[in-house]
Amino acid sequence: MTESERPGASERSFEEHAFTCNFAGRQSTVSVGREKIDIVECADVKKPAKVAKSDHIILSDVLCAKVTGHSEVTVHVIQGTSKDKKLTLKQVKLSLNDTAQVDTLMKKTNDAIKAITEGVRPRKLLAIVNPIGGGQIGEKIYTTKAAPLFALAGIEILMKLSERPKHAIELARETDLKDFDGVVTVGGDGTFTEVCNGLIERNLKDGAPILPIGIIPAGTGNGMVNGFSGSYDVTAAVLTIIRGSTYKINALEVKSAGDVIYYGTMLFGLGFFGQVIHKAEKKRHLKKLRYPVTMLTGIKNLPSCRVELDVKYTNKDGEDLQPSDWTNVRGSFTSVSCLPAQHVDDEGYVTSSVRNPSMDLTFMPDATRMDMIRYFNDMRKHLMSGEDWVLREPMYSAPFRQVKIKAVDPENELARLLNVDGEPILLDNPEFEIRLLHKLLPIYSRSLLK
Ligand SMILES: Nc1ncnc2c1ncn2[C@@H]1O[C@H](COP(=O)(O)OP(=O)(O)OP(=O)(O)O)[C@@H](O)[C@H]1O
Repeated sequence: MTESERPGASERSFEEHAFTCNFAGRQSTVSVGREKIDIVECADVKKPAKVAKSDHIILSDVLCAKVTGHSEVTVHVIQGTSKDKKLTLKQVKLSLNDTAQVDTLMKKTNDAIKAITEGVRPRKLLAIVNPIGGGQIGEKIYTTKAAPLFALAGIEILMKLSERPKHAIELARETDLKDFDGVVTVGGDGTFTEVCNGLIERNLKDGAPILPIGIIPAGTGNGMVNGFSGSYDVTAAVLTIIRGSTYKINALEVKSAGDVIYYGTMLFGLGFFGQVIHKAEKKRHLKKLRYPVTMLTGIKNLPSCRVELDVKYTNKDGEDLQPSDWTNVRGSFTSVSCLPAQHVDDEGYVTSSVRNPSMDLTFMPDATRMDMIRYFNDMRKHLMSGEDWVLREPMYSAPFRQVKIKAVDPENELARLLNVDGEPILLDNPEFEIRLLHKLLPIYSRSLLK
């Protein structure tokens, strides 16, 4: 049996270097194992009874180790237990005796990180940056916050700027993604959806697997990112991507006259929500205020549209009802939508509805202003405190797989004005359908406990 075949041999080769170091003002020894870095306080000869303190750093949480001084190594550690909403980066400084030890410790640590994260963390990503989303700081967020973190993690990035509306679709569809592990968006929900559309189209065209998608928030609403990285924070989003775990989400396919119009992931709405997004698009100069302002004016002048729907409902797990029939619904609605909402699953995970197996179709039969105020207030309370959100009459919702919608009055633009993930879409055709594509898109994501 050779040395490397012997049980425990490779663990020993990792650990054979234990160095004396100064850690947090204490004389300690540091050694790099296969899964963790151990830091053990040296025994105090003057106080032999004192129990030596020991610490460890889990290597799968380490971004990298860098030499930061003549005799100092800084270990960059991702922090955040499953309970923390936000991942952060912490620096652990270890002072050693000489340069040679510093180099060895750095190399051992980085080799061990590479070995343990192989096949888990992305090594090469395409970053698609929207320079005009939100406060028009997408490029700055990428350059000053995201790129340095990716560089620290040793991830190679090809950055492409979105130069015009819908350009991100082309970039995601056309860029040669051989050897890439994922695609990240730096922008808002619109950019994310464009990239999803590009990757789905690529998949339909040549069967290429849909690469994992990451979201770095640089838009106005940034509705999606919270559901995946647990906050709206840029660093937390980048660290979530670097960690590499993914979760597959559903997509909504919007089709009209046999053609796919768009794929969405978090929101479909017509009536009120279509009108709001259409008006918000013309108020970009208001930046983050454009949504609240258009919502308020929308509530003041509530729309109404008459539509006929054929719905295929499911149970709450997204399974077809037996028998799986179409249910006809006809009426006058302020809105018909499929909205994101916080959700606590059976294991106590707080997730957004994008993680639900099913999507709920919400009907708002002609609502009053008071109905709408109550609706948004209940939504706010639910999002802030996790309180159960029960729709009040006249609104109601139910999980569905597919819905066919037809404007009763095709002249009324409102019944053809859609909001798909924050994108305003005006259909020519008064008939369209929405289909749920179950667990289609892998997203860089972390589990979030309540
Ligand atoms: N260079 C560009 N010039 C003009 N428009 C662009 C450019 N690049 C992308 N766009 C468009 O910008 C729009 C808004 O993008 P995005 O959704 O990322 O930001 P946002 O609307 O501010 O954020 P959110 O959707 O989260 O509210 C998209 O419709 C996209 O097509």
